[in-house]
Amino acid sequence: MSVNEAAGTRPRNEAVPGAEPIIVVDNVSKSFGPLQVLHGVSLTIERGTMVAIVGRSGSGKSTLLRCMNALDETNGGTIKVCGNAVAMSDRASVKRLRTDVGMVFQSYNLFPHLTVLRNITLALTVVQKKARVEAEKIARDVLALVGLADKAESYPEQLSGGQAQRVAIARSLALSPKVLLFDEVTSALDPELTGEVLKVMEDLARQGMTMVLVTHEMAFARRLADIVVFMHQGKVWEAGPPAEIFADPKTPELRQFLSSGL
Ligand SMILES: Nc1ncnc2c1ncn2[C@@H]1O[C@H](COP(=O)(O)OP(=O)(O)OP(=O)(O)O)[C@@H](O)[C@H]1O
Repeated sequence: MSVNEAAGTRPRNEAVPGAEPIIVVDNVSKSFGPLQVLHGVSLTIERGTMVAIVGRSGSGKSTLLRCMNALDETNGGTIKVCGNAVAMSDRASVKRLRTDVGMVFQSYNLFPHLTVLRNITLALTVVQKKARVEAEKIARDVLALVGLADKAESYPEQLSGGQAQRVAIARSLALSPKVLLFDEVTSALDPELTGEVLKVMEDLARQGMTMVLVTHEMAFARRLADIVVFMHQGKVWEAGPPAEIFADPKTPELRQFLSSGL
C-alpha cells in the first residue's frame, strides 16, 4: 500500500520536481507567559519531503511542531497547512487540520482496554463514520505496513515499546493524513527498539509521505531527511540538505551542536 501515491517511491535527499508547499510557517512567534520560545520562525515544507528539526533541548522544536498542529496557539505570524490557515480558535480550521495532519508523540497514547485493532478502528468508525468491516480492513492494511499484522488481537500491555509506537504510527496512517508529524517518537525507547520504529519511518519516507520530525536521531536525519532544520534559541538558525548542514555548518552554534554528539 502506498501512503502517498502522487509522490511515489524515490531516492531520499532528492528534490521533487514541481513540489508544492504543504506547510508554510511565516514569521511565527510563541510565548508561554513571559517566556518567548519562538522568535519569528519561517519555514516551508514541501509535499513528499522529510524534514528533520534538530537542536538543543529547549530550543523550541516541539513547540513549533505543536503550533503546526494547533496544539499550541501562536502569538504572531501565520501557519498554513494544505492551504488552510491554522487557528486554534477556529473550529472548522482545526477540524480540517485533524483530517490533513497525523501526529505521533513520544508516549503512544493507546487505549489499554482496547485491542490493537480497536485502537486503530476507533477513529475510523467514530470520527470518519466508516462501517466496521471497512475500518477493520484499513486497520489490518496499516498494521501490515508497520509489520504488525499478527498483533491485531493483542492488547497494548502485551506489546514492546517499539511495537506500541508502530501501532501509534499505524493508527495515524489509517486516517490517510497528507502529512505526519513525529515528536521525538523514539526518545522513550531502548536503543534496540528504536531501530524498528525508524525502519517504519524510513519505509514511509521512501513511499513519499510528507513527514516532519523533531528528533535527536542525528544519523537518521543525516541519512534520510531532505531538509534538516537546526533550531537555536527559538529561531531557525540554519536549514538545508543534510550534506550542507552536517558537512558544512555555517555558524559556530551548529558546529558546536554537532560536535557535542547530541
Ligand atoms: N506548556 C508550556 N508552558 C510553559 N513553558 C513551556 C511549555 N511548553 C514548552 N515550554 C518551554 O518552552 C521552551 C521550549 O520547549 P520545547 O519543548 O519546544 O523545546 P524542545 O526544543 O522541543 O526541547 P526538547 O528537545 O527537550 O524536547 C522550554 O523552555 C520549555 O520549558
